[in-house]
Amino acid sequence: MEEFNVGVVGAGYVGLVTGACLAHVGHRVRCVDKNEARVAELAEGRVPIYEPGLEELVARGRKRLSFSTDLPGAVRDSDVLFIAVDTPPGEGGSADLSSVGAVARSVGRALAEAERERAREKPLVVVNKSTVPVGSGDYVSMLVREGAQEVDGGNVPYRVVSNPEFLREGSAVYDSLFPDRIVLGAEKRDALDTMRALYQPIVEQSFPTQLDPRPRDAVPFVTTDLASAEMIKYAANAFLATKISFINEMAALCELVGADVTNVATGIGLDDRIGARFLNAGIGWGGSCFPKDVAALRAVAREYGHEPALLDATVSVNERQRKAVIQKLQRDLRTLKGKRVALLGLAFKPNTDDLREAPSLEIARLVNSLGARVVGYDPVAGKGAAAMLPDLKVVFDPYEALAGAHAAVVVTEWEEVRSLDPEKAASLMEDPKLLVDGRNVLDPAAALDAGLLYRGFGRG
Ligand SMILES: NC(=O)c1ccc[n+]([C@@H]2O[C@H](COP(=O)([O-])OP(=O)(O)OC[C@H]3O[C@@H](n4cnc5c(N)ncnc54)[C@H](O)[C@@H]3O)[C@@H](O)[C@H]2O)c1
Ligand SMILES: O=c1ccn([C@@H]2O[C@H](COP(=O)(O)OP(=O)(O)O[C@H]3O[C@H](CO)[C@@H](O)[C@H](O)[C@H]3O)[C@@H](O)[C@H]2O)c(=O)[nH]1
Repeated sequence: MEEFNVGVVGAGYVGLVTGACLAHVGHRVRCVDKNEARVAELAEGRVPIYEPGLEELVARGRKRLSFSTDLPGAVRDSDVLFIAVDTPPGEGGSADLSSVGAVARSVGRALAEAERERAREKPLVVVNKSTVPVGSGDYVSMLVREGAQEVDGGNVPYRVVSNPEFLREGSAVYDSLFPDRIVLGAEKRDALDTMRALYQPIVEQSFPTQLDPRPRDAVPFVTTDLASAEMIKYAANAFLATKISFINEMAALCELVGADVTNVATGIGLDDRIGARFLNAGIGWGGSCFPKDVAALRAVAREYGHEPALLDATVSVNERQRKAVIQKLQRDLRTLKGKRVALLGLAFKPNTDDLREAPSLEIARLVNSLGARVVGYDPVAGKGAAAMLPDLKVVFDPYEALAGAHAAVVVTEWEEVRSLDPEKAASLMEDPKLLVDGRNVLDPAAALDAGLLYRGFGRG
């Protein structure tokens, strides 16, 4: 295997996982972040985010993995430099590229300075891993060139590659080591060859692991132009969000006609053309990616005078799901004033501490504004949620949240929530002991037998 010197700019969910995985498969990696406290923590071996398996990978990779705030140093020493900084929603939903832009310009400057000391043998491969709209590869390229011109006006050797990331939070390490595919977009072939060589150990799965690999011969590459690679990322997220909104639309119809959406999902999911995954109906999608990426894609469409009708509907169905929680509470509690409502799970999905666009936050605000007291349980995201919502009482035991509650909402399907004992829940709750299962993960019959007033989403 060919060993590369890799720089990763941005040590967040994506950058840190990418860096740790590339070190694990045999490359020398330096993760750079502007957040000094984060870098200091990482240098001491502490991982600032909750992601299963990451701490162990970082600890095991210590010989080949380092952390720093020194971007010029990483530019000078790297063959391949990933940009994995945040691209939050900007004005009108469009992606805010200020972090990406700042890094690209600094890379240009640092590259020109490094060239003065010693000319590189091969161009620096600048890889955009952040989720960015079509055209960003060209934008990064322009900023690198402009940054270099600020130093000496000369040409610097670099290539820009788009390599979108498809990892899911909560299984980020697994997804990075065993990806469904690796997408690479570039204008020059030599950069693609470097990227193929870099990813070879992952493609061939020639690294030590105790994880069960996905059953397949080799990980497929999709090599294409910059614009298509960038579009693939948005299209993938928009499709998945639409798939969830579709099943939520079916759930609403199931409630009206008296069918069970979980059976409908099983029935349609067995068709290979549809596929069983991402058909869980409930309170809808949140997180750091779907909301912002669908918004960014809608903004791109409007920039070109195109009305993205399907994406608009995907979002409005999702907004309706949050409101449906409130309607379900109001139907059985009548007024929410003076009531106590427990939220079971606060993170936007299980196995993460991430609260970005978490449905729990919106539901808590709405329930609170209607006069109820809200108590939230989450095994890892509790502290973060308490810091964001001063009116939310946070506890670290699901039954403590249920004690004295008139209603409970399953918001995040953590294992601790899935395995809830309905008898114990009923014994702790106040009438009408309403259980709104926002993820359709509990057994309705067992809940009803225990004396809970069970309400799922689209379950007849
Ligand atoms: N989180 C995910 O599941 C996921 C999955 C796929 C793609 N993405 C995309 O990847 C990108 C990163 O997402 P994330 O969730 O890892 O973000 P994050 O906020 O967790 O991390 C970003 C990091 O970049 C650092 N940073 C920002 N500007 C910098 C600069 N100028 N120099 C050095 N460091 C800088 C920040 O300090 C932070 O630590 C986004 O574009 C996101 O859309 C995220
Ligand atoms: O059937 C389903 C599946 C998911 N969700 C919700 O959808 C959201 C997103 O879930 P998931 O996709 O598992 O998590 P993310 O970590 O946000 O990952 C998505 O966003 C990432 C960032 O772009 C991509 O890299 C991943 O491929 C893509 O799955 C969460 O709120 C889930 O609760 C549902 O409501 N029903």
